[in-house]
This record gives sequence, structure tokens and C-alpha cells, in this order.
Amino acid sequence: MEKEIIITEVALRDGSHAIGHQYTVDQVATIAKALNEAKVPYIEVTHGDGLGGSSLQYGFSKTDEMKLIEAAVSVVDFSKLAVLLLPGIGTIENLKEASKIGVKMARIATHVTEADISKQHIETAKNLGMETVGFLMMSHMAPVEKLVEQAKLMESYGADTVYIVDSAGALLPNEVRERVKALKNELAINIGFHAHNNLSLAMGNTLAAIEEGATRIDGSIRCLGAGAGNTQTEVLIAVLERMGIKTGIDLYKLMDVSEDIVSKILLEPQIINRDSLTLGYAGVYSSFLLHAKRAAQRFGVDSRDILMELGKRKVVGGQEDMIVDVAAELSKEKITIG
Ligand SMILES: CC[C@H](O)CC(=O)C(=O)O
Ligand SMILES: [Mn+2]
Repeated sequence: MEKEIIITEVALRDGSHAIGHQYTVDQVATIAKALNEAKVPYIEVTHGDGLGGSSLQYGFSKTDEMKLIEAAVSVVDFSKLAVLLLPGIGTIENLKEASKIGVKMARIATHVTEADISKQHIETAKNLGMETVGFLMMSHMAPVEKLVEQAKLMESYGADTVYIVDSAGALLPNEVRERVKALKNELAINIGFHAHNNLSLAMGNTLAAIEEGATRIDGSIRCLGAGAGNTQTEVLIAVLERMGIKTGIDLYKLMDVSEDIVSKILLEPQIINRDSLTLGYAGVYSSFLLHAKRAAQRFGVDSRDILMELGKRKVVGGQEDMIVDVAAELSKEKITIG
């Protein structure tokens, strides 16, 4: 049977981390329109930390995300809009509002061991008639059996798809393979994969996931995502075409969106530098990058030391306040030793 891979473009959500949540209505409308013309099936738009993410803890958005979602909805006639929601940050009310605006897919994200908190949100999204995804973040932190157990919970709540999310870009190809294989064996729903390129493994890991049966794949155009970014969408489409795998996306048009539009809004090109590399090496949430850089500057310490310590303490999403605590502790040690 011919393989078909369904892509979700996440630059307008995951990429929000990389630009400090500064998207404007104009930028979102222009990019969404161009992605729609390139026939990208799903486009995700929200604050980087999902609906309701705009806050002191996660960083304030320049523009109300509902305005961004509205702008995207108004320019698409092919692509479907998706939102991310982390229970505890986003609310059922946010979900209802997004659905009313015209969002067709809800991706409910939890830490890999906390799927049980997604029940109410998955069920509500289903009742609203939305396609529903369970998004298991920081998947490298749980053994395969735990991941399967948690994915089964999301399936039992009604999720149409469960994603393995390599939030830290820390998974190795063999670890991706064993995770996808186990989920394929144990679940009846679609399996998805979301990568980060901190160890330069996003493409390799994505191909490994596809080979093991994942059919829902995330990419960010121009690599515009947290940390070193995600699997670069336009590159992935070219590779998949070479492999004879269909996505329905127009490669030339996507290249043009990357080159002519998205490159212009990047603060700096998405590269693997010492900070993003340390995220993957230490197994730290990619969205912590800018917070750690700011804390390093404020306390006069090396951002890599902060990230390594966060990795050692197994800090997870929602514990962003720990970044400042760790930086302060490291600076105190420095003064004491010095
Ligand atoms: C904070 C939400 C996070 O950015 C979701 C995601 O894309 C990931 O865990 O990689
Ligand atoms: Mn991500």
C-alpha cells in the first residue's frame, strides 16, 4: 500500500518560542495564506505554550492569540487550523472559543507521564466535533512501557492520534524506532512524531518514525521552532518525495514561503549552537532556551551550566520558574567559590 504522510506545520505555534511570542496578525495571515496555497494540510497557531500561554511565567504575546487564529482562519480554504492546549494553562473555554472561530483540530499536550489530565479536554474537543490529538511531551523521559500506558489512556479518552513528542530533541533514532513500534503494536489510532533538531537528529528521527509506521508528522518551515527548531518542513517534503512518499504539498511553493517570507521574520537563522545543543544533550525542554539565556545574562553565569543542572533535576514544562532559581544558585556558588 502507498504510504501517505499528513503534515502539521508548527512554525506559527512552536516558532512563537523562538521569536519571544511576538507574532503579529499580518505575519500570521501572510504565512498562513502562503501555506494554504502550498496545500499544507494542518497549520497550528497559538502562543508557543498553547492556548492561554501568554503570561509572566511563559512570556506575554504581542498579539491576542484568538486574533492570530482568526486571521489564519480568514485566509485558508484548504488548510485546517489546529491549536495546542496544555491542560492547566489553556481552559475548556479557550477550546470552545477556538472551535467557534473555526479551528478543526485540538492537540492536547501533557507531560509524558501525565496523560490522565487530558481526559476532560480530549472529550470536550471530540464533543465540539474537532479532530483530536494526544501530545505526549518530553517522551525521552519515560520508558517505552510507560509511554504505551499513557498513550492508551489518551486513546481511551477518544484521541484520533497520539504523538511522541521529543520536546528536548534528546531521542536517538533507535529510541524513536522502539517507541513508534510499541505504539503501533498496542494502539489502533494514528501515531504521530514531533521532533526538535538540537542534536541534528530531527530529520533522521522523523524518517525512523515514518519507517516504523508514524503517519502524522510535524515540521516547521525554515526550522522556526523552539531550540534549534523542528524537522524543517520544506526539506522533509523534498526528502519524502525522493522516497516516493506523498504529502500533497507543493514543494516549490513551500520553498518560496521559507525563503521569501519566513526567513524575514527570524531573529537569527535557526542553527545548532552551544545553547540549543546543550538542550538536546541535557534533555531539557526546548522552550526553556530563551528563558535560560536571559537568566544567564541576569546572573552572570553560563547558560549551559543552567541547562545541565535543569536536566539533572529532570525539570519539566510548567517549572520555568526553576530556571531563575538555578541561575541564582549557580551565581551564589560562583561568588562563594570565587
Ligand atoms: C510548551 C509546549 C511545547 O512547546 C510543546 C512542544 O512543541 C514540545 O513539547 O515540543
Ligand atoms: Mn515542540
